[in-house]
Amino acid sequence: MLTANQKNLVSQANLSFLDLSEQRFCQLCQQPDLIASAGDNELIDFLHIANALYRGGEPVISDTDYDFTYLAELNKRQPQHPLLQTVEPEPAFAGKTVDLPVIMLSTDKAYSLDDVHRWAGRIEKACEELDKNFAKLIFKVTPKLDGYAAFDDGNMLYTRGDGRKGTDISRVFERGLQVANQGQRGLGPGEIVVSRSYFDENLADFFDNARNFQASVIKEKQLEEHAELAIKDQAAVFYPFALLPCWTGPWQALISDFEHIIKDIWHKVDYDVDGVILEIIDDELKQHLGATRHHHRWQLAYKENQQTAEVEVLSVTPQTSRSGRITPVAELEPVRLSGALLSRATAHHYKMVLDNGIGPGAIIQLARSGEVIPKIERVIIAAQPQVPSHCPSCHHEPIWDNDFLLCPNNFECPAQITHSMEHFFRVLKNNDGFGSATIKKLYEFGIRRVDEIYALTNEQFESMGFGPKQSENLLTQLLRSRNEAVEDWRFLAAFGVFRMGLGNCERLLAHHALVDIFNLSEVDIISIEGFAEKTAAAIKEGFIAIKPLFDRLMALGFNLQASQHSQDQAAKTLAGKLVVFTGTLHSGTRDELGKQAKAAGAKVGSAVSAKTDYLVAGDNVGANKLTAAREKDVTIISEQDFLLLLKGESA
Ligand SMILES: NC(=O)c1ccc[n+]([C@@H]2O[C@H](COP(=O)([O-])OP(=O)(O)OC[C@H]3O[C@@H](n4cnc5c(N)ncnc54)[C@H](O)[C@@H]3O)[C@@H](O)[C@H]2O)c1
Ligand SMILES: [Zn+2]
Repeated sequence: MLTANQKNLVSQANLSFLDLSEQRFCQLCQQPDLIASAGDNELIDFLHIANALYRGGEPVISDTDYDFTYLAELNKRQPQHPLLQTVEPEPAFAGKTVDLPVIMLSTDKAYSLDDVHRWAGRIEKACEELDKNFAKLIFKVTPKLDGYAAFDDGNMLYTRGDGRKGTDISRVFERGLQVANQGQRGLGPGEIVVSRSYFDENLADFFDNARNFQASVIKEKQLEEHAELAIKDQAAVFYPFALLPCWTGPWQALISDFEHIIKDIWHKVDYDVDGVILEIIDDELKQHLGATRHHHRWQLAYKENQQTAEVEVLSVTPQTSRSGRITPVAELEPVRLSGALLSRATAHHYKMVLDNGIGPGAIIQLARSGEVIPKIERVIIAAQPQVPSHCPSCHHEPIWDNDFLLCPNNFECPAQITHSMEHFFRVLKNNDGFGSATIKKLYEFGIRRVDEIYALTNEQFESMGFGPKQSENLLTQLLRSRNEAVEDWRFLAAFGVFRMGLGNCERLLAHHALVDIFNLSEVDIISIEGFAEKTAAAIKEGFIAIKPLFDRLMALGFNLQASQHSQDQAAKTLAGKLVVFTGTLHSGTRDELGKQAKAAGAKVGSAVSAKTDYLVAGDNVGANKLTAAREKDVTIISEQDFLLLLKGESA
């Protein structure tokens, strides 16, 4: 059973044990294997509750179990679920909710050298796109602090919140928390951490774990006396990432001595560390690479591989995806790895199957990674490769597309058709009931397109063998999916155009209205940040292909919420300028003025650097700060001047 404090956290997070009783929650904690048989609602409730407890400083399951068993199960069932696609929300600690000065995201994770190579490959490609020399690019490696993420703008300290809005927890500095290494305020993102050795010696008797302690430092309630002492002893600090010990150097140097560098950085600090962070140092390239709603593409968390095992392959099953790609899935002699029973693993593609001899009798090395279905790391004993001679779904002869095997029968292949229909409802997210079983049944009765589903009547559903109650529910859900508001970019993503996932759709529709996308030229697409030249042609082609379905669905009247259009960047009054605010401001809070600056096209920095264009100085700004800014050739303007600039009048 949960403690009173834990129950409190659950109710504070506006969660309740509805679909999941407290008893069942505890049972699922203790027996991770049971999660595979839990219902979808149970699973999602379980994750929300585990997450709220973890973020509130009361984790009830290990991170490994959370990632590799519970979250992995969700990934298997609903890969588009927000818990996987966005930053996991934090519970609201008491305090004002404020916009974060910069977006704070989670990190993309790598568990093998292969993953790291793939990430570097994407960076190399981005270098090519910008005509930069990849060999000269500088990489940075820092320890990944396992504390409590926060952002210090020099004035306030904010929690990461949902990545865009956080809570003002400046109180922790008022309580005497120091910046690590006698550092200054205003160094941006970092983590509240506690010295591992200090924790073990002085705090372990009073707090269950370090996370529990960190949360107690942030909470509004009176500090516990041991926590107070830890802060005084500077064992608990705010550690800005900018001050972390780091390794820097080019890719070649990093990869040729990878293990050694990682190990060294991993153990450099006396704080809990759960990996290392790899990133690049090049603002232009970082900007070009951008971010998903979950992580920055220029950053990667490398974590140690979990347990590995050697297992025998029983057979290789082909699976055709929505896009026609045929994926090899190896059926394995069941094996237990990091607490879960595994019986399947994917190979990257059929070229790998062919080259490495993956087939019945092969012995492979399996490592459990963040994926639900683990990947084959290495083939130890090769066998006769098992490669299909036809698409498992439509029996059409497959074709090779580089390393991949493709079913080219896009318009008739049942797997592609059913997965596309499922994809539509899953991405739309404002409905239930159209999972794979329902869609399969609809397919059997001749349904091939989503608009045909919308045209079905109660009688038709029933004639297909759905019960009266289910038929009614499906109709209700169809209605709901049209009536409930849905962002236009999400609606577009539901069509599953190649390269048009949620992130790209959101980006595109920030610049163009939904109805205009079919008239966009490749040049129009490329001119938007984040779209590469090579993908533009495929995107345009994809749009042409969905146009008939798009028109049919639009005619049904979905409740679409149009994206806010950023006005033409160049026309904005502060386009491309980097602005920093300092001192006491009068026409609004720093936050509000920052927002106005951003709306006018500016970027808002937290500290003056050589790249800063304007330092907006309010009242009571120290002379040193102004001198430092002048030395960096930064234009210092008053708040009044800033307001004029906003309006487009020169200051
Ligand atoms: N045990 C549980 O019940 C439970 C529940 C939910 C989540 N979790 C754990 O939380 C993790 C996911 O949390 P997350 O979204 O914070 O992602 P994450 O663990 O990948 O961490 C991302 C964060 O790393 C931080 N970071 C630390 N050192 C850094 C450095 N040197 N440079 C840059 N950033 C650095 C940043 O603050 C960033 O926000 C999972 O690994 C999961 O195991 C556990
Ligand atoms: Zn097929």
